[in-house]
Amino acid sequence: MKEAHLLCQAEEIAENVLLPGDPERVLRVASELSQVKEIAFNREFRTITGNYKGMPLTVTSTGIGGCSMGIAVEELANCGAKNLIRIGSCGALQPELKLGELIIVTAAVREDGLSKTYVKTEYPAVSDFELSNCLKTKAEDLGFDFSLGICRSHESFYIDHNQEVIDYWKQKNVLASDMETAALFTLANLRKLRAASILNVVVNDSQDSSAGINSYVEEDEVIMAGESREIKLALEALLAWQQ
Ligand SMILES: O=P(O)(O)O[C@H]1O[C@H](CO)[C@@H](O)[C@H]1O
Ligand SMILES: O=c1cc[nH]c(=O)[nH]1
Repeated sequence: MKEAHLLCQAEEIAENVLLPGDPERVLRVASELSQVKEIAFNREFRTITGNYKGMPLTVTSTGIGGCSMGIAVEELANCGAKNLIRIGSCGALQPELKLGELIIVTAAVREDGLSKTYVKTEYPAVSDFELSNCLKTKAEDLGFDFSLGICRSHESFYIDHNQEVIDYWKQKNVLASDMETAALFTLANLRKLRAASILNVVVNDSQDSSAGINSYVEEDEVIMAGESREIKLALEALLAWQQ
């Protein structure tokens, strides 16, 4: 039987999966793969399976927010996925983080809605140590600049007291904001999956979020270069992981 939202089944899904938010990003990963097959494209969930240098790989877009990420993780796990790497975008909270720079996320503040429906908020949203360490080593090998640290995953994109919330987490040395990493890490630990997250900075700390996201949609060169690096990093790290 096909999964209810992803419309995929076990034999179509590889153990290694990349998780961008945007369905368009799936196509940009596809251009790095051979033997690509589109498994399904239903709602925000576009899934392809292909091959990277001999390694079977699935890519599924998770849409926006923890709720949607939760559906993707549960259905991919039902189909046998084991190692999940989010290749996402984020807004920087710290001034030293420039557009197109990468963050390898070690842990996430659980301000998402999804994870609290599964487990008490005291439960940590942490990445898989070994998979994240593999990303770190590979980023060093590739000569990519990156930061390692905490992100904050929020629920609503638009809230009335956004600046106040941002200032609070900035002072706590949180590096950036996204909307899915906390849900991914929490659920992966509950389901005994390995998960990691790479975030490309698309909004800097002094910029209006909507303006930064518009530049991404318009394929600003610096931001797209960051996206290419996060895709390459995830692919090469999974390959090293397999060997
Ligand atoms: O570009 P993606 O991976 O979707 O990530 C970020 O972009 C969206 C908000 O614009 C949220 O999903 C956020 O987490
Ligand atoms: O604040 C922000 C900026 C970019 N992307 C997010 O998810 N949040």
